[in-house]
Amino acid sequence: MDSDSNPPLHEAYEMLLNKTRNSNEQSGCDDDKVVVVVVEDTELAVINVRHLAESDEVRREKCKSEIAKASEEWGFFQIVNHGISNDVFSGLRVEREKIFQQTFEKKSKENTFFNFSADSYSWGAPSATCIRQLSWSEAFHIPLTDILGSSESNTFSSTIKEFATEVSTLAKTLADILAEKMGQKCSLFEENCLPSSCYFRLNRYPPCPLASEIHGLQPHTDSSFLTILHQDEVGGLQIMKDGKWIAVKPNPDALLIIIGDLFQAWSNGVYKSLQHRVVTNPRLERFSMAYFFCPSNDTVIRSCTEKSEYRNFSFGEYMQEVRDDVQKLGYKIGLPKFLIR
Ligand SMILES: C=C1C[C@]23C[C@@]1(O)CC[C@H]2[C@@]12CC[C@H](O)[C@@](C)(C(=O)O1)[C@H]2[C@@H]3C(=O)O
Ligand SMILES: O=C(O)CCC(=O)C(=O)O
Ligand SMILES: [Fe+2]
Repeated sequence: MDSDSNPPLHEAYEMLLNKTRNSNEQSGCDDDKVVVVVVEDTELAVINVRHLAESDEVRREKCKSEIAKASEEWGFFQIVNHGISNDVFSGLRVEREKIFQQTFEKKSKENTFFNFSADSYSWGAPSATCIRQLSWSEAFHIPLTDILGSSESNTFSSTIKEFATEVSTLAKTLADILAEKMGQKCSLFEENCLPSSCYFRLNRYPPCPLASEIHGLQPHTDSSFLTILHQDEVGGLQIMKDGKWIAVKPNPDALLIIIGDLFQAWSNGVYKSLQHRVVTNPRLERFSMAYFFCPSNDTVIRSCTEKSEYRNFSFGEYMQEVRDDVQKLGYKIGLPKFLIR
């Protein structure tokens, strides 16, 4: 990657590293060497979702049960034979390369790309107060309404439109299965999670000289109902399970499904929204793409069973809370703030 296109991570982070060293660990963070922890390599469940289209009801139901079980126990699983064509992913890779290769100045300028919202591009962690909160990455976090609602025609928007159409069907199928397995037949997703209320995120993790000390993306849960993630072959994604970080081995044929906060709240804690993070690589650049299956901002999330662990909240209210916390504290709190005590 051209040096003009890299965000100034070195400069920004150098200051924070020095500050942390000089302040003799009085940074307010109790665990600065976070990346050095026990990590196990585990094969996540791989579910062949082609079985969902089978005429044999027993096989269909078995596949649905696997999806629900993985969402309860892990909140993370992989799917294969998901039906999204390789051509769509090849197209996305080409567009991703083009967009990240633009100069940093252009990427960070408002409205440079199509009609993206001004804050679609982000890099690093502007509110971080200690090493633990740093994110050695840049991202385009694109509200799909910006693309689907625009009449502009170019290869970027047509490729994303094609992907959004295919992936939204997949996301809704998975969400409906999870609802059905909770004994709910509802129109929640059909009515509220429209292709235009979802988000698409392109992540780029440049090589990091201090890879053992700095996250590529700080630990977080996703704010969606569920996320469909495609990671390249480099690796670096880890999930927190039973107090341990577990590395997720890249599988080029699979998509990762991550249960998000909204499903945890809606299912009253049955489906788990797990913390995950990305660790950096000292030599290799890494990319990932995420589709966040989200409702419109005014959708109220209420748990589908009694007695609710969480108070009702609208998605807009939830995201505002996330943004405020990231800005004030340098990290996201998320669902614990909505627990009924
Ligand atoms: C720096 C951050 C941005 C983020 C919250 C976080 O503290 C860490 C992860 C980011 C993420 C990823 C998934 C969702 O897109 C998101 C909205 C979320 O809940 O966590 C974003 C947050 C964001 O962009 O504000
Ligand atoms: O890059 C990855 O593998 C994970 C990205 C992620 O967690 C996110 O975008 O929310
Ligand atoms: Fe995430």
